[in-house]
Amino acid sequence: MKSLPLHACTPSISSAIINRSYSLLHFTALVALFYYRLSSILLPKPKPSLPYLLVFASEMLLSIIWLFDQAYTWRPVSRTTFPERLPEDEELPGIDVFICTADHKKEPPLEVMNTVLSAMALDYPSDKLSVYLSDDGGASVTLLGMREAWLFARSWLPFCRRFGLKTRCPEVYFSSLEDNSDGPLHSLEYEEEKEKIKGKYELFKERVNKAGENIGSEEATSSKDHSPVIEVMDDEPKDDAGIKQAKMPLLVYVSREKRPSHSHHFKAGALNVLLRVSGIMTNSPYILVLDCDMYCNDPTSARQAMCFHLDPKISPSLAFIQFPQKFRNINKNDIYDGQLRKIFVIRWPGMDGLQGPMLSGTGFYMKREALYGNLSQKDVLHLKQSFGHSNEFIMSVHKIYQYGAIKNTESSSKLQQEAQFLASCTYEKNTLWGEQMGFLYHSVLEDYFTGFILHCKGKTSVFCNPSKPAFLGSSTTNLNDMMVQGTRWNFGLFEVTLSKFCPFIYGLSRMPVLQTMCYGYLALQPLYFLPLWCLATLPQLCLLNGIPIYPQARIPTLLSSILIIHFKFHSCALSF
Ligand SMILES: O=c1ccn([C@@H]2O[C@H](COP(=O)(O)OP(=O)(O)O[C@H]3O[C@H](CO)[C@@H](O)[C@H](O)[C@H]3O)[C@@H](O)[C@H]2O)c(=O)[nH]1
Ligand SMILES: [Mn+2]
Repeated sequence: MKSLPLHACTPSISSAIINRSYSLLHFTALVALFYYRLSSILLPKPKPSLPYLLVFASEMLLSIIWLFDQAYTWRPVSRTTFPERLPEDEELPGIDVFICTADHKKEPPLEVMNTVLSAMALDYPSDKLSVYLSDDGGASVTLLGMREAWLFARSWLPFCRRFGLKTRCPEVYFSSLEDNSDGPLHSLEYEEEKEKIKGKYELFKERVNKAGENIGSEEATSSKDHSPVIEVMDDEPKDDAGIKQAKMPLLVYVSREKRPSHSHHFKAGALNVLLRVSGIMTNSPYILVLDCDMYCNDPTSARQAMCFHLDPKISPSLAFIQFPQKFRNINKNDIYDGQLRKIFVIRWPGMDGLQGPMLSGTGFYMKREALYGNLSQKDVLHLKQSFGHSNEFIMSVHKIYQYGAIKNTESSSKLQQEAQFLASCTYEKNTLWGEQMGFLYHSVLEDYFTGFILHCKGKTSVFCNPSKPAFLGSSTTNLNDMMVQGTRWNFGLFEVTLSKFCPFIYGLSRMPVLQTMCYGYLALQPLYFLPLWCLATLPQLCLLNGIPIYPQARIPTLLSSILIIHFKFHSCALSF
């Protein structure tokens, strides 16, 4: 019997028609503009002035960037999933959730623990789900917070499951209780339980906050210089009568070794440590990566992602499912577009119709195997050269096809030792970690670069954008943070553009043209400032000094009307 499809992909035909018509109109206007510029430059007299040439160069650069931008709008699609058609829970593959935190002062432990709890409460079989927190700051408050979170989860998870809660991030659930229609209304049992859990949450909050207050300032220095700490939260959960409580996902705290003499490669380095440590513990074939400020808002996201990963037609080449980044702290006017609307509303659905969206750092379900490269012809010696000298880890690499979590926690002291070895700062020496294996170190934008290389290898990705946001995070909301983030992002993009991995050269021979254009657009993004500076200053200066740089009567009537119609349309679109 032919089974029903797990997902559907619908091309957005009307959007494509509107986008292409607009591109054509804009293109015609550009042709008119360049006709005017070139014809006046080629005239023997008068000689074009320097401002004229600079404005022309700016327009050229902007037009080239615009041209690449059109690839995003060419073939947009939208996706629907049918999680109810997934196989039984016993047949579902395991998922390891990786959450990264780096600084307990900027990323409050209570918020981080809420993300951890929301991930533990995902609607997925608990023996197939494991949550790993990477703490790059090595802060004891975060470790204490994890222990508290584990204790609270023992009550929180059964409560979520029993009443089928839709909001499983405790802070959000309790703070929106007044207007919350979550849970079975008017059920006395539910109301009673809710009050009990609320009390436990208050206690949990108090303990985490208190742990934060007791931490001295000596931690600031130790965050850059400390030994690895790995702790599996696995005390035997028993209730008062000594009966085993509900099953819980595995919860692991990982703080990798950091030394000032060794570069730590930021988030990519932290994720690679998690890949290795989880490899010898649970080795799930799929991983979900989350920033510590991005909680799971919809518990069904794991099942939605599996609708793609478990489709035998697309799964062989499929590397990851990217969910959009959505934010809960956007202010009303959002003048800096902290929501990144253009990316998640226009660009990623557009790329989804090509080879798939770019990797966006958080909120993606990645196939572990995709990060290990092609292993088919590798013997143990080659595997050690690539992955380092941990036999346990090499064994896990062989086993990645095995579905389900291994929960390899029996000989805990040996496992602990091995995990510490894998999390040490010298482990990656003379290996291919960060170069070919795992998340790549070449750029500070590890997500963009890792996704780019995966696409260059012929892998695909899917953009899953359900109406209920799967994850919600915090965006930058002030100019200062925005500038710091923007500078880092542009620096990361330029690192790739100026290297041998430049999308125009490296990508063009390995990816379809439209996909290359999408990467090309971002590759040129750091150059945006040049034409913007020119166009923001030169025309005004020219106006004051009476130097003509814009069309006069000489331009043919047809072309001038195209230009006028286009720019009117364009300004309407902008104000819209
Ligand atoms: O040395 C580090 C630095 C950062 N992080 C974590 O990485 C995440 C993202 O870092 P953040 O400083 O919040 O950067 P953003 O610019 O907000 O992050 C965006 O851009 C990053 C690429 O630079 C992506 O990795 C992120 O997913 C994406 O949300 C956070 O959870 C950090 O805790 C680490 O674990 N170790
Ligand atoms: Mn962030």
